[in-house]
Amino acid sequence: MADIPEGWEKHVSRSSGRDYYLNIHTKESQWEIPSSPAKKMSQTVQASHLLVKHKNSRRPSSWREEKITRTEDEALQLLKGYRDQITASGEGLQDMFATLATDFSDCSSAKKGGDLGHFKKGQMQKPFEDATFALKVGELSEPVWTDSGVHIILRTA
Ligand SMILES: O=C(O)CN(Cc1ccccc1)C(=O)c1nc(-c2ccccc2)[nH]c1C(=O)O
Repeated sequence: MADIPEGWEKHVSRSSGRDYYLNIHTKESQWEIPSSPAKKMSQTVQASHLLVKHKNSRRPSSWREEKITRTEDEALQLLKGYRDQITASGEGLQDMFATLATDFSDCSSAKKGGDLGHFKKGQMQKPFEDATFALKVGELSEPVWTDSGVHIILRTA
């Protein structure tokens, strides 16, 4: 079999029978025969987040509350409470995250259970980007501070 560059595995699609190539580091797959060694870091990630804003947030307003007056510490305590509920839900972590984000996130993504879709480096506020890219898929962040407020992040892809 013609050798393929380091870090790739050749697989056969169960649905189409076509060969595809899996990056063993990032678990990303592609149809094209790879021409260079597999990257160890994902180029794009998908994540959901739960944002709790506070009175010093860059925009202290949200769909939930016209004027947000809670302090930074009150926001952090609220967020830690949500994080504890999520981590206590074991198997149902993803569902519990989406439920709490839908009800309590001060971000407009609350309407999508906190899902932000896929994004690359350079698209999100740096602390948010750094925290997300440091997570493994399925992992939940500790509280992360940005100009928007304080977040917990669940990496989903
Ligand atoms: O920070 C600001 O000046 C205003 N923003 C930015 C924003 C506002 C609306 C939609 C998306 C982003 C927010 O406060 C904000 N940031 C986010 C955010 C921050 C980091 C990652 C994802 C979303 N969501 C929101 C929101 O209202 O819905």
